[in-house]
Amino acid sequence: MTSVLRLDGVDRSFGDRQVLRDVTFDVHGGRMTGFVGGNGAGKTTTMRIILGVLAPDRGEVSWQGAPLTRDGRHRFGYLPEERGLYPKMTAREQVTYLGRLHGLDAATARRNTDELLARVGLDARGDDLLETLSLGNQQRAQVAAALVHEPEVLVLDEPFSGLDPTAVDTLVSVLRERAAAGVPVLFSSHQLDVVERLCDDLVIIADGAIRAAGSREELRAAYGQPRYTLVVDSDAGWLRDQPGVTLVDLDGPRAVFDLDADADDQQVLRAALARGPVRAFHPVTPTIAEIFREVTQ
Ligand SMILES: Nc1ncnc2c1ncn2[C@@H]1O[C@H](COP(=O)(O)OP(=O)(O)OP(=O)(O)O)[C@@H](O)[C@H]1O
Repeated sequence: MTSVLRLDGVDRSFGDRQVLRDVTFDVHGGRMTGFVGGNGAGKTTTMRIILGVLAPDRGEVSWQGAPLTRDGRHRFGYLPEERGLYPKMTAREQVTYLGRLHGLDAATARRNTDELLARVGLDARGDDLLETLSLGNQQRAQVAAALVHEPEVLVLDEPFSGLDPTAVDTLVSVLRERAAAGVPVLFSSHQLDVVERLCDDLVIIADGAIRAAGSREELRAAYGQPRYTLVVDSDAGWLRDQPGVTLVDLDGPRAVFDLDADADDQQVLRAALARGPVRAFHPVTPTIAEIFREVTQ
């Protein structure tokens, strides 16, 4: 059996406005998939369709090779964009209640709740009413609620928003553990530095269409323009006149430059060596932020 959550040709309109077009990508078991796109790109709509909160106009969502059913989705964990906890319940009551609603027996629901609240750093506040918690702590409770029933698949809409750096680190390690146990984890985020740290695979959406999808390594190889760093002993301004070279940054003997696809990096290196010692010459790996900019511009 393949642990793949698959979206295939999903379209969705609101009125006469099409907000998703032919959205197709896979989320693999055991991998963290970052879902990134600008405001209004279609991430939340896509996640709602995965969870069956919205229906697609066309296309299909499947899990392990079969179309998703209501029962199948019951075993998913979802952190919705609109955080909907009951303000008059305590965090512990709320998370336990949601565990029971997802079919856990009372003892397991309580045990999982206690473990998760401790894990997300909410143990001491677990018996406070949710409305008295800070927004960040409510967010921690919401994360615990999404995980309490040991979901087969995790779909998390902006799980890191509003969390302080310590809570981000905690959540990163909790999600990594779930992924390591074989769970596919799809999470959206505007924090590209977190995505850089966390994701194995990346899906980039713009204007309702998938612009790029694949492993980080694949996308880095496919989209990052070849960029190099050169450090020599004297001014490297001569690079300006080197065929195929576009200078990105020059600081005396240190230069960053792009190279045309048909240009030879070794020729640039030889040109540098002909002028004196070369202290560093290496390709620069593009960051996710750079890939994002390139595929969405
Ligand atoms: N219920 C709705 N009715 C009408 N338009 C909607 C509805 N839900 C979403 N949209 C529109 O669909 C588009 C995609 O919205 P969506 O919330 O999926 O984007 P997003 O990528 O999650 O954005 P953000 O990063 O700002 O949360 C937007 O233009 C939005 O205004």
